[in-house]
Amino acid sequence: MERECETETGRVSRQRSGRRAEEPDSERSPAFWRAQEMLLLQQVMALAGRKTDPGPALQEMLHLLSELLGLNRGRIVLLDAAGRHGEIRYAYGLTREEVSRGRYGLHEGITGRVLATGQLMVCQNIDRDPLFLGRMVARSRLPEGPVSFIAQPIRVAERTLGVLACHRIRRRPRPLADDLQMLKLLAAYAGQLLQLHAQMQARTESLRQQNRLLSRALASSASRYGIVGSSPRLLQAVTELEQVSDSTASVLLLGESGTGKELFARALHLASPRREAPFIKVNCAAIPETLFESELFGYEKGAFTGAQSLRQGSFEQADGGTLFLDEIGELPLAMQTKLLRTLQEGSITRLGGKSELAIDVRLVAATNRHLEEEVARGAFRQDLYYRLNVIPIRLPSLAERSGDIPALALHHLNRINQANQRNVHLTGGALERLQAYPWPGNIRELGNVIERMVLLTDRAALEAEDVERFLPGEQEMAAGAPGGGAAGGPLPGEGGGPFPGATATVADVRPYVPATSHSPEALCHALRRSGGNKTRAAQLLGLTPRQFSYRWNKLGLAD
Ligand SMILES: Nc1ncnc2c1ncn2[C@@H]1O[C@H](COP(=O)(O)OP(=O)(O)OP(=O)(O)O)[C@@H](O)[C@H]1O
Repeated sequence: MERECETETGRVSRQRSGRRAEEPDSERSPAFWRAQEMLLLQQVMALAGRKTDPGPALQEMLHLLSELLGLNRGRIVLLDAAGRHGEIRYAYGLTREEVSRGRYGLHEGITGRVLATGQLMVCQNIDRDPLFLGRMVARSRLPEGPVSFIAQPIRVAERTLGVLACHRIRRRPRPLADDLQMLKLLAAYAGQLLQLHAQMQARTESLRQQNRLLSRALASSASRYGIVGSSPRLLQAVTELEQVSDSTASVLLLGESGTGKELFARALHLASPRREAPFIKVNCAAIPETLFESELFGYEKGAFTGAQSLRQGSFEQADGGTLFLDEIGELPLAMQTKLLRTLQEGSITRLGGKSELAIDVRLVAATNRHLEEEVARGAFRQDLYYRLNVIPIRLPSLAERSGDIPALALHHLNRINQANQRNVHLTGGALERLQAYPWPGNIRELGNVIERMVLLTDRAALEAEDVERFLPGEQEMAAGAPGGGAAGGPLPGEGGGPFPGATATVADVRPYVPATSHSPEALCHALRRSGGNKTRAAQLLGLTPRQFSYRWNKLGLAD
């Protein structure tokens, strides 16, 4: 029976330190105990890192505590994830049945108290202490004399993970303080091992999840165009794109800013028989009104002062391919007339030129405005609208396809990690937080937030709290979303009001705004809020895109 052979150091310890075996326990010197302690530490440390599972090292630690120092029936009790119960996870010298009884609520018995308070407790005599439950091991299994019970908290970063506890024969020459010191040291070591293991598990789980999401995204047909996502609404838009890719009919891409209209325009080009020919993009919001004509149709040498050589316009450059007119709602009325004529006749005339040139261009236009409303107030030609709107494809906002947020977030994370030689991860909690956010700036905003997080963090894995710090506060959101609709108003084709922030641009009479009306900070802030989209930033400030660009360039702000 165990009680017969239980001494201050166990039987096996005497075999290990055989040279001292002839000495009775009571005469053992401090040097003997130092040697035992060193041996214990050496052996426990040697086990660290051999396996990813901390179990074997902790198990051996409890074994050596008993063998070398005589602290018997050691156990490690760990709190569950909710922090409400602890149960024995590792033990030495306890039967399976005893272990199964080792479950403690907070404040229950000595162990429960240590779990709740994170403070060491020493029960000098288990037979006299009313707090000692005696639930696990029958008294008859313990040594006859007074037995103590020590419960040392296992804490990491001010948090209690569990308890390292053991029995101790009370009357022995080795000072209690030495045993407490050793237990404190070993509890700290166990805490580090457990914490490291938990971090590794969380990281492995987040990698597994990323892998699953990326595999799923890759498997979707959209991925071949670099379009990430598998939500029904997105796949619907991709299907429509594929259905019309072979035709030459104009396509109008509708959707909020940052929903991927340009990406879709490129995908349409790649899916079409024109893929080997050029894809030319013109951002109508970025061209000064006076330069539109030469930009789109080109000019002959000598057409105007400064026209020192012939220049092809975007239509000519895109001949045989696709011309993408982004922000088509910004096209001045005079240019709308010229564009319509070009589309009807299939030819252009360069500025200063006399002959017409036949061109074969597939037109894809995009807007985040309600073009019908622009038509209704006379800002957009109806005939051009019909001509462009032959095939409308509506891109869902990110809020409408929040199920795609984790895959998109990881897609951007990979891209940004690679570009910056970083290896930052997003935990499941971080992905959930990203998914809960409404993303008024859609995928562009998501990409920007992830880029900021990756570049500014010094942590390997970002948690939900880290994400929180990079998301705009409620006030900021409300300020940027007139009508309170941060996630975006109804889309073109759905009826309802205009896009958030669009009210300023649809005002019939725009008040005069001096060129110095906005500070660099205000411009930068609006650009950040709009996820980097200048048109939307202009809308937020009540400026036209041209007014915004003018101020931006004038202040010498970098793109
Ligand atoms: N489905 C998607 N998968 C992966 N990346 C996407 C997706 N949609 C958009 N993006 C990315 O989001 C960013 C914004 O997309 P894009 O410029 O195509 O939006 P947009 O609707 O044209 O915006 P705007 O109206 O402001 O010009 C780009 O970096 C783009 O690559």
